[in-house]
Amino acid sequence: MAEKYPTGKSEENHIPYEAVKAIADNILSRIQVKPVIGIICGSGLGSLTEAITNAQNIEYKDIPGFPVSTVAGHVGRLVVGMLEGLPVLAMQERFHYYEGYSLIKCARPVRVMKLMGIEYLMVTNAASGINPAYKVGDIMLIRDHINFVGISGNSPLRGPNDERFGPRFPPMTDAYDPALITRALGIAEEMGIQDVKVGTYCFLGGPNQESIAECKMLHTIGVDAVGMSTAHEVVTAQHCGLKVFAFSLITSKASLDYEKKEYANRAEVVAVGKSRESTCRELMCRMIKSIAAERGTSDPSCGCSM
Ligand SMILES: O=P(O)(O)O[C@H]1O[C@H](CO)[C@@H](O)[C@H]1O
Ligand code: HPA
Repeated sequence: MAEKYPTGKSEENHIPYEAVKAIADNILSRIQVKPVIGIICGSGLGSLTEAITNAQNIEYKDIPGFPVSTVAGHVGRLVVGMLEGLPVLAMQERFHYYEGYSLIKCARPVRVMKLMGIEYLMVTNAASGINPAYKVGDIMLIRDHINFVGISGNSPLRGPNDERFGPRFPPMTDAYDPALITRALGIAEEMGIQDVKVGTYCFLGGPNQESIAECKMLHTIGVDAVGMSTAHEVVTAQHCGLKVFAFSLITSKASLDYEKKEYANRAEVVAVGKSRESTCRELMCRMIKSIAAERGTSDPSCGCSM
């Protein structure tokens, strides 16, 4: 008899619609609001969750079927509540391929969000600037990605396709919603953010940092910033019809010169995240406020600008 799931039946490789629905229902049964916006907080960017009011925290380890964070210093919880007049669910923080999970499992929370009724996915990450014009501390709105891990066939959509999530061959044109990018540019200008960038993010598997030769290649192929996340989440979101907005905080500059002896380090990522957290938080809050206004659900009593 033909194998029904040629990728294997392990939950690393396949999770049926009904199992995703069970996770979504479990979370919904424990929270007081029905989130419209899902947020994935990047490394060092979890302080956004402090702006969420009436917050309920649910640890990943207490959600049956959810992965758990393994990166030292990562918090690993959902924060659900109100932000700028809209019910939100924020992930503080995310799952990375290098932690040992399959991409299917890393991106599972996105499908859970979809089946909870979420419509927008807002994503942040820490990344290294490949574009020589980028500076540490810059914000790059993501226009597109190069999914290095996915190009060769390692996709979160690999395996049997369930049309209830989306089509077998989903397009990736405008996976990062162009109208939300335009809006973010306006908001960044209002906020006086200097020189906001719009660029291409590249997802590499990590956890090692890129070699100098790899950075040179990434520059040649048009990458602006590189990191170890995001693309698999956005592919999954686009497949199931979520609107996506994403930005990178540039926490280091890629080394392109052997003589400079630059060594990327995690402490730098965390320190830059800390120094830019209020700006990143305000940008995200203002984006959510603009979506609330569009939907006619603004609450003037809310506000998270610091
Ligand atoms: O993409 P996020 O989760 O922000 O994390 C980034 O920071 C870590 C490296 O310091 C890597 O995990 C990289 O992907
Ligand atoms: O230098 C980096 N490389 C890859 N991912 C990253 N995320 C933060 N900094 C980096």
